[in-house]
Amino acid sequence: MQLKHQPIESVIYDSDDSILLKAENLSKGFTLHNQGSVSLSVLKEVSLQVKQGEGVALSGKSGSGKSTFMRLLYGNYRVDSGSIWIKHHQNWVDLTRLEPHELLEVRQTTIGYVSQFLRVIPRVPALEIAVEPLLELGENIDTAYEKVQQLFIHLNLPERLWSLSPTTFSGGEKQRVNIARALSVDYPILLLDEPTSALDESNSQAVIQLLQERQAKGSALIGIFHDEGVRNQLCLRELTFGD
Ligand SMILES: Nc1ncnc2c1ncn2[C@@H]1O[C@H](COP(=O)(O)OP(=O)(O)OP(=O)(O)O)[C@@H](O)[C@H]1O
Repeated sequence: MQLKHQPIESVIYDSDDSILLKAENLSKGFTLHNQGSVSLSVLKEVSLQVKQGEGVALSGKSGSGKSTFMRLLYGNYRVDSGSIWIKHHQNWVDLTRLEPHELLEVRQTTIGYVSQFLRVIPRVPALEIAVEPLLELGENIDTAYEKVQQLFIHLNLPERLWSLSPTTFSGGEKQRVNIARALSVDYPILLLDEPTSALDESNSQAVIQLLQERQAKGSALIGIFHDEGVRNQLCLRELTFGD
């Protein structure tokens, strides 16, 4: 696959070559401006280091900050303090200091995000939604479509749905389109927000199998999994939030 990447920033960092992500002392709070400027401290100095092929489950009570932490790792929220070092190709970059176009570049090739819900675009067929990240990377059209079709087949998404817009799909069908989209690119780091929440047992297993294959190839998984069975099949480590 052809990548358009140019190095963003190089630092001499860690001697362990297998580390892909290093979050250091992340703190995050919110100020509720429309509610008397109440301050809410959610994360205090949270650190995490993740290596190739590892799975780390984010756990803790509802409201303890799991989603907030994941959003920080994807650059959706700004940190109050701390650093998020990501191995982007052969360079270490601090996600908290990237320009918006640099962040987009890191998201295109290095860090993928499987959200719980598919952002449906009216009138755009499932196949086109799922193939978009690969085409943006400059992948050959036939190869890109072939890859996504194979993912759809693996995920048991009926072929009659492929050319339809997911607007009317069931929750589980939308989730499988979303997973195919996110797994079409071989991201070294995958963030997973309840990737099987809308799926039945056999479809969940199909997703778990794909994710395990990615792990075997070296991808690191960081995710929120309320289903203990799913969590245990993917993660040997846990980062617990709250008290
Ligand atoms: N954008 C925001 N503005 C204000 N408060 C927020 C915002 N995002 C999260 N919070 C607050 O931060 C706290 C942590 O929320 P978060 O969604 O990270 O928890 P969680 O552990 O993922 O919960 P759940 O398991 O219920 O999804 C909550 O008290 C929530 O209200």
